[in-house]
Formats: sequence, C-alpha cells, structure tokens
Amino acid sequence: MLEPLFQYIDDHQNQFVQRLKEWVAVQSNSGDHTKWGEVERILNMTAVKIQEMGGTVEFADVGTHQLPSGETVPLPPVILAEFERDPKKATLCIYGHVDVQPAKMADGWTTDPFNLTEIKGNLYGRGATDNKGPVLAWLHAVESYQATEKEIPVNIKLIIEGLEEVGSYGLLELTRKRNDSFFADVDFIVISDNVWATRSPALTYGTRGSSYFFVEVDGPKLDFHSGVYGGSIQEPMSDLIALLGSLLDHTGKILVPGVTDDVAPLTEDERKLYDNISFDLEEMKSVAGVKHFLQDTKEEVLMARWRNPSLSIHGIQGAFSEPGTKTVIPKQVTGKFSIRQVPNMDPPDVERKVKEHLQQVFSTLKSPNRLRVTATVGAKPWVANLKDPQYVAGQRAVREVFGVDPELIREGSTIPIAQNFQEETGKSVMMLPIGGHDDGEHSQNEKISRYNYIEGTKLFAAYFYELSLLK
Ligand SMILES: CC(C)C[C@H](NC(=O)CN)C(=O)O
Repeated sequence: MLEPLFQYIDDHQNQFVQRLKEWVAVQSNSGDHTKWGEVERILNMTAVKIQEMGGTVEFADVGTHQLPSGETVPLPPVILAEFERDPKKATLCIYGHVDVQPAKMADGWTTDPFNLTEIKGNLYGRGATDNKGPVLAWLHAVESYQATEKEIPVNIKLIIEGLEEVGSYGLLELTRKRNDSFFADVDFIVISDNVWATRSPALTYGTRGSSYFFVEVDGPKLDFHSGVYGGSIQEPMSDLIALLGSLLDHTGKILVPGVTDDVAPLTEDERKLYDNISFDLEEMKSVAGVKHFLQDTKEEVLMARWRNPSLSIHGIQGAFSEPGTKTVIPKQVTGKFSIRQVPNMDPPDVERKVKEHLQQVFSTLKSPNRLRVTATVGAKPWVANLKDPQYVAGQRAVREVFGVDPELIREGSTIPIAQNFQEETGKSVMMLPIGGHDDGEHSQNEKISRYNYIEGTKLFAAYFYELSLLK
C-alpha cells in the first residue's frame, strides 16, 4: 500500500527541497512585531499551497496584542484548513508554525540563514527544522496520496500559525471559541515541532512550559560619559547585573524562592523510561562543544533537559554590544530571561514568585533607579498519556519507515499550545518529530538533513495509514 507513496516522495525530493528553499527565504521572524508582514506573507504562501491541493482555508482572526511597551498591535491570523471530509474516517488535526527565530550572518552563520543551502546532505537555513520543513513534510505526505491517486485514509485538518516562537498569542482563545466547531470532529491532534533526542527516531510524550521575563531598569535621563558620571551615580546596568545574578547559581540551581517547590517527584515507571534512550554523553558533549555538562550521567542530563525546570538569561537590551569600545553608562537596560517549567509548576504562580523576588533584591540595592518586571509568555508544560492509541500508530509508522522502534522521549523546549489543546479540547495529542538531534533549532547553522526531511515525509504518509487502522 505505502510503496507507491514512498516512491513518489523519493522521486519528488528535489521539488520538496526547492519548496523549502522558497519558504526559508521568507524572513518570518515573529520576535519582532515590525516584521509581522513577513509572517503574514509566509501564512499566505502556506494557504495558497493548501488551496492548490484542494483544501479549504480560513484565516481566523485572533485579535490584538499588547506589547511590553504598552502599544497594542493586530495579530497575524491563524490558518484553519481542511481537506475533503468523509464522516466514516477518523480525523487528524495537524498543528505547525511558519514563523522563525531571528537569524543573521553576523551571529556566526556559515551560510546565509535565509538562503537554504545544501552541504553534505544537510539543508541549512532558519526554519529548516523549526518548523517550516516539518509543515511542508505534512503537506507533501498529503500530496503523495493525491498524486498516486490513493485515498487519504484519514480526514486531515490543519492549524498553522505564525506566532509560535513568541508564545502563540491568541491561539488559546481561538481553540476555546472553536472547540464546538473546528475541533468537534477531531479525533487526534499531532504536532511535529521538535527533534529526536539521539540518532534514533522518536515519539515525544512531554514538553516543558516557559515563562519569559523582561527586567527593565531605568535610570538617568541620557547615556552619560563614564569619565564624567562614573562613580557618582548608581548605574542601571550594575543594578540589572545584581538582579540577574540573583536568579541562579553556577550549578544551574534556580534561586528564586519557592519556584521549584511544585516539581512532580520522579516515579519508578518514569525513571525506567530513561534506561532505553541511546543518548551518548560523549557525542552530545561534542555536538555542544563543551567539556562537561552540569550533570554526570546520561539519565541526569536527560532529566535536566526534560523533567526539571531551568532558567536561562538570554540578553540585555540597551547595553553596548558592538565591536570596539564605547565609554558610556547606558541610561536604561532590559534584561531578558526565561524559566522552562515542568509538571506541576504553574506559569502564573512562577510569575508572581519571580516578580516578588526581583522586587525584594532590588530593595536591597537602595537604588534611585526604576524597576519594571513584565512577563510575556506563560506556556504550560505538557505530558501525554503513553497508552493513547496514537502512540501505537506512531510506533508502527516509525517501524515501517525506519525499521526500528521509536525511542519514547520528552522535549526540553516548549510548544505553547500543546497542553492547551489537550486541556481545552480533551483530544489526544502526540508529537511525531522528524528533525535530527543535531539540527540546532534556534542556533547558528540550523538545518534539517535531506534524509530526515524526505524519510520524515514518508513517516507522515505511513502515519496517516496506521492511524486509519486503529480500532
Ligand atoms: C515559548 C517559546 C518561545 C517557544 C519555543 N518553541 C520552540 O522552539 C518549538 N520548536 C521555545 O523556545 O521552546
């Protein structure tokens, strides 16, 4: 049954790579709201592709969003699409996103991040693996059925958004509004927006949540000469460094009081799941370019990534960051950090504790400057039920394409809508990654290998089939 589809996918791989090149060329960085025009452009390209394939597309309005500056901006729409529906078949809803993280050559990319470039079987470009490649792979899997004149064995619905990388603004409300309409006949929700943990294919049953914080310290009215004012004013930057320095220690331990209190204890059943992961510590150190991780064993490293919280400091806006020297005291600086969260942490509770902590530390600095802490993302962690039939279909599809059983993994990053989909719709959610463990999502030289992109397309085609066989 699947052989002609696989043949079609192999025969058309250059065309699929070319399409990915066209999508990667769109600089749909959602982190900068002034670039949301490009986010809308890639959403339009996605809609046109679905329509050309005979699908119907609705651009769902998700309202407006207030930026940390206080400005209110209209949000790009969310694509709700579907292919022809047969009430006798099960319905699969595929979620993906076509926005990307920022990227520029100056960050240290070897090739132009927006010009997909193939080197030794790897396709380098921003969004190649996160998440334009997988979204296209789903569409190409549908195309493989259509082109070989095989009936698609399940009904297909799609939710494609352009704001995942900033926290999926508006999507939770849309899910609530459409629960009795768009979602009513959905049986399964599948997401492919993550990567394998090792060289082995995988099914993902959990992701961490995330809260993202802006810590703004506002001081003198101008950037001043440090030779004139240095030593006589309390500098916003030194306040900020003290605040950021109070968040975690050198072992990675989060120092915000109470934040880790609700972390779910490790059960014996969960612990056993780590035994079978073929994670090679030495290889991972070499992929990361580090001498050692903060933990010593494979299990501890995986747990640190998947089932324990972490805090990362991402940047300081307003600070001098160009090459060369500049002797000013910045008048205003904004530190940015996030906390990855795990069951049973609750983003609003984490936000409250972080704000209290930063205010308390700031009060000890006796600073004349002004502090403002805002949270921009509050995404919940997600854990699925491994006994869900989707995992059986996923396992069979992986075996069919790769000839091995998938590893059951969790993911340290965040798909903000995953837990919301599960909670709001009550439907089963599974993640079926196709990206490789070394794809470097969000990094310089992000890539997907041609092998993973093409075999991943076959995996999706096989998954439709296996899903239709479930009783
Ligand atoms: C809320 C985050 C910004 C979402 C982001 N998601 C992904 O990278 C998914 N591939 C993350 O940083 O985890």
